[in-house]
Amino acid sequence: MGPAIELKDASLTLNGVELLPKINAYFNPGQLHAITGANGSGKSSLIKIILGLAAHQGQVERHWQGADQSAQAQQIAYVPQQTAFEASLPISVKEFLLASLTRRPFFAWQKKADLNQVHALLQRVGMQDKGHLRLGELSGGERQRLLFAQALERNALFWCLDEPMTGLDQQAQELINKEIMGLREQGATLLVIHHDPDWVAQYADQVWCVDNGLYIQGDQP
Ligand SMILES: Nc1ncnc2c1ncn2[C@@H]1O[C@H](COP(=O)(O)OP(=O)(O)OP(=O)(O)O)[C@@H](O)[C@H]1O
Repeated sequence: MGPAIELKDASLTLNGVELLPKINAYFNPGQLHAITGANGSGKSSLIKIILGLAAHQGQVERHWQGADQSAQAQQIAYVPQQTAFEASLPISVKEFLLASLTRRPFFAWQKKADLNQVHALLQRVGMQDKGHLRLGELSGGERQRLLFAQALERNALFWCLDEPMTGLDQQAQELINKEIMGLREQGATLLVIHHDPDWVAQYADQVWCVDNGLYIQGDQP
């Protein structure tokens, strides 16, 4: 089972500007939490403070059950919104995933079993014929899918997805959606920033809204 996430007076101020006021919230473990809100309301910032990627005030706690500390570190997956790769990097999609999978340098010997696993990961996101492309040659939607594939490799039970469907075609959306549902069935805790109210209504266990604070949908003052 994934962790519960608890925020106690957690807030974020950057360059003297308060981006998130004090938030108190409890995200139940093993559920799909949709995070909604207007552009610029602070959804990505919320994810960043939960992941420890932005220096916040107050407390953010992850409550795992029955997992030791080192395992916990492996069990977090984050797919950020819009990532760019340096176009001149001489690294292919396959090499990128291999290095991530094996934790070995790009020039190291490649085992058949690892290559098979990379192929299987690419297949899960519909990119099995893109393994030879350089990272800089990928489209925005392909980059998004590659990062999702990289995150899948970790078998994480805590996932933060920042607009995972943005820029994806219908077929890719269906593949990613299937993976997200599979993760939920495995008991992962998922925080998913999403702008599509139909998707949120259909799939989310809990709907949160960032609007000068964090509220369960419908509870805003
Ligand atoms: N490093 C920073 N310094 C100052 N302001 C920032 C910084 N990073 C983000 N912001 C501001 O914080 C606000 C919240 O940004 P954030 O990316 O969290 O919003 P969001 O809800 O995820 O938006 P969107 O739906 O457009 O992705 C925005 O007004 C943004 O301009």
